This record gives sequence, C-alpha cells and structure tokens, in this order.
Amino acid sequence: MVLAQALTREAFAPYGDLIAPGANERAINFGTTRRFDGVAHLDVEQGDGRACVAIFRTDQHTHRAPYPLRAFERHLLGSQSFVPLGAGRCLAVLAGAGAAPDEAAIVAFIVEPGQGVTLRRGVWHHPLITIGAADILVIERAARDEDCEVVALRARVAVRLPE
Ligand SMILES: NC(=O)N[C@@H](O)C(=O)O
Ligand code: NI
Repeated sequence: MVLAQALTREAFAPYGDLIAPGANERAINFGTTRRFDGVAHLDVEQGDGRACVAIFRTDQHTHRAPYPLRAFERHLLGSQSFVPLGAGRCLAVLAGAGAAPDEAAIVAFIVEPGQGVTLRRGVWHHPLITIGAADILVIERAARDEDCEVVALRARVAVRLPE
C-alpha cells in the first residue's frame, strides 16, 4: 500500500514542477492583480509537437479509495501538466524516470485545489486518478504520432489517503 502525501515544491522536484504561486510575483492591472510567472515549464515542442489543452472529467464513481494501480505510462517527448479545476483533487502517482517504472519507488502526491503539477517528460506516472468527481485541466504535447508508452504493474499495489 502506498500512502499519499501532501504535495510540496521540494518533494515533487525530482518529477517536475509544482504549479502554485511562488516567489516570482509582481503587481499588474493597476495593482489589482498579483501575477506569478514561471509556475510551469512546458516542454511540448519536440519534433512537430505543440501545446494542447484539455479537460479530463471524472465522476464520483470513477475512482474509489484505496486506489488500485494498474499501469504506469510515460511521455518521452513532452511534459504533462494537471491542474484541478474548482474544488477538484487528484493524485500524482509516480515511479521514477528510468528505463522502466520502479515499482519499489512508487510515490503518490495529493494535488489539492489551488495546486497543479507539471510532470517532466519521461517520468513514469499512473494515468489520472481523481479523488471524487473532478474536472482536471491538462496541458500536454500534441503531435502526429502518439507519445505514450504503457507498462502494466507486476505487483498488486494500491494508494491510500492519510486518515
Ligand atoms: N492518456 C491520456 O490522455 N492521459 C494520460 O496521459 C494521463 O497521464 O492521464
Ligand atoms: Ni500521461
């Protein structure tokens, strides 16, 4: 069983970026708004790649805790960002960035409202798991050829949430 942990910039750094207000801020729009730059490093222009923005929608029956893991996947040519919309929450479940998923090093982060993540290209991750119904904004690389390598898990593993 993998215990999901709180998402912090430091803990997520080996896998990519935390999308949340950071230190690089300035006032805009006559001082009415704070602008935070550099909250994600999109890497989507390899080859014929371009940015693609989608919404992934789940309902309250899609995923139930504890969350059984089925497979890990990676996108070798592009980053992938997940930003829950509204009160949505999701999990970022990762297994390193080696030649194959490292099932001994699976980690799970809870992406809370107001947070998001950008996975660096090549990072093994479980396809989206949401905590309850959620709409998740996804920014990824779109290209002529699909860039998604999937490896089924050998072991039976599930993710649980903190009590
Ligand atoms: N397949 C797809 O569109 N999404 C996955 O890449 C995922 O990480 O959820
Ligand atoms: Ni993916």
